[in-house]
Amino acid sequence: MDSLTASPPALRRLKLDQALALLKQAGYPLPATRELGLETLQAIIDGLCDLSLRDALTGLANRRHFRAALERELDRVARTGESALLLVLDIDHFKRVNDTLGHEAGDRVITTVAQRLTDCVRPMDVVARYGGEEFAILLPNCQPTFGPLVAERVRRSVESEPVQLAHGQEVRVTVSVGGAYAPQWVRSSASLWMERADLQLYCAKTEGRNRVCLEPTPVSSVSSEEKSMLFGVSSFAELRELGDE
Ligand SMILES: Nc1nc2c(ncn2[C@@H]2O[C@H](COP(=O)(O)OP(=O)(O)OP(=O)(O)O)[C@@H](O)[C@H]2O)c(=O)[nH]1
Repeated sequence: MDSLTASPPALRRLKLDQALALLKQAGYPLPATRELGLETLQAIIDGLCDLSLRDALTGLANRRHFRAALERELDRVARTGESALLLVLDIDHFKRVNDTLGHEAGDRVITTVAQRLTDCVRPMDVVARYGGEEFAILLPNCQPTFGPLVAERVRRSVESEPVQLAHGQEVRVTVSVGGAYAPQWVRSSASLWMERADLQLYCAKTEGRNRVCLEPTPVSSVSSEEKSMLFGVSSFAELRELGDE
């Protein structure tokens, strides 16, 4: 008997009520009936799955969801050779917003930036809140000639208008953007791709903020780590040995 079936009925009912309350609060549609039929159970499972993939403040994809999308995209690019761009963004001097206007104003800035990012990309692109004031956007099928244009559009969408706060207050914010393309025809990892985009974000910050830094073209050179993923070996020596066989 597993732990769920072993629970007393009252406890099970309580957990179910908690799940229903959570979904209701998040605005998920649930069947009106309180009968625990298949339809109700499926709606609860679907709702909880969806909730587990979203960031609570903005409703964007959360880190877990985004990492899975990156892995899927890497796999697709390795097979098809299409190009895909990853952008990472960080709100500039965000600590000042919190310190001078308060945490609630900071939250308002985060949700407004999230909305602007969502509005300026295609529905097929994945926008995520990756950390506190850090966002990431996955742009599948994005040609290198368009990359700089898209990244600049994203940067401008945040800068374009002040964020409206409570009591008629407003604040202007900007973002720094770093970007890297997925390596084509190579099996890479989400961490390596993210690292390369982060490096570009670091450049954008150190070069003065409110700017875009992108790796110029998709990387065609293959790192030793990526080579080992491609061939399933851990060192060049091992790779050479394989070639000699
Ligand atoms: N209001 C609010 N603040 C958050 C949230 N998550 C993180 N923060 C704050 O975001 C701030 C991030 O500050 P820093 O990492 O110093 O960066 P910064 O001030 O944006 O400076 P640069 O990135 O160097 O331009 C910290 O003060 C965090 O407390 C959140 O969900 N809501």
